[in-house]
Amino acid sequence: MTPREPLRPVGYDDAADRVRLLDQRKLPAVETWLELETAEQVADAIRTLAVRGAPAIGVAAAYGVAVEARRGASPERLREASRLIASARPTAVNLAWAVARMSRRLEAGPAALLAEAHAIRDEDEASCRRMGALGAPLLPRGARVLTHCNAGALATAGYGTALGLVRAAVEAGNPVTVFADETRPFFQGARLTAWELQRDGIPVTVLTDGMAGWLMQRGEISCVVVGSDRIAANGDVCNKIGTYALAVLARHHGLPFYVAAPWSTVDLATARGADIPIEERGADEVVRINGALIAPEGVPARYPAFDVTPAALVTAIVTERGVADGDLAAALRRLAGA
Ligand SMILES: CSC[C@H]1O[C@H](OP(=O)(O)O)[C@H](O)[C@@H]1O
Repeated sequence: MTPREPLRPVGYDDAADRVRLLDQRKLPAVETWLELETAEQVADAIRTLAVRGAPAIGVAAAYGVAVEARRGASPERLREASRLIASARPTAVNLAWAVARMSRRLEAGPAALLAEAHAIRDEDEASCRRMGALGAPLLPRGARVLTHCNAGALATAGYGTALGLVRAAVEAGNPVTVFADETRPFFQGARLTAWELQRDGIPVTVLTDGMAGWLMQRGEISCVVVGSDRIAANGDVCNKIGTYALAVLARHHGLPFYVAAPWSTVDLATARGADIPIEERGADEVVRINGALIAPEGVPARYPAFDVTPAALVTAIVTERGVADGDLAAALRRLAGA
């Protein structure tokens, strides 16, 4: 089977000076690309989950600043554009990290800003591939890996974080398979993880979000591998809502619980998970599917988009700088100095 073109959801059209985003709201039904020219358009794409996933959001943000510069924005406009993009979503630290990195170069001119955005993109995919190489040996031969949400190529510049470990294991000849939690209410697992793994020929089975415990009880899950949106200095891991429940179940059933995230997701300035801002999204995203109500009109709903898994429930954190395990706070401090 001819290998498919690697999946890279964020790009830049140098000739037209446009940011290109694979519209993840439309997958798996159709592959359509957004062609964006302003910070407002990029911020809206991040806010509405056209692009999502901590690293991918950071790459999109970087190109959102770069495209403004390439289209002649004044220094004041660039600062305003940066603030606007950074405010699009509160939880994934990669967004603020990428905007801050671009802001340090605002005076360097359009060409330098575009080069910085390209570097952020290239570094992220390289980090994902490095994490894959470091993390794949953690997966037993023929492992049945449970994932939550989408921490694949679609959530990054390419290759993926959690799914990067899966890809690297398969490339090394380990026939791992994946159980993908559908991950309500945006269905990142059913729509995105299943799509990208099927595209790569990696066996994937979709689960509803409540099935993991039963499969663990029956010995059908080998380990859990997830991504992250922000990792606090003490090793607490913020990730898609439902992750914490999986960590508790994994601990109860004696299964490894791995987190894969680039160093740009580690936030040593945030001491512990309780300090991480958790995005609350609209109730309509819970009670409507494709616009159709699935609950009685007027019944309230909650949508905290993330939760926090205490470091004590995390077996190891795989970063491109190395694998943190044991005392995660101490291990992260060591990797910070790496
Ligand atoms: C590789 S980070 C992916 C991370 O981002 C997802 O959230 P969202 O789809 O709302 O951006 C989820 O938490 C994934 O684990």
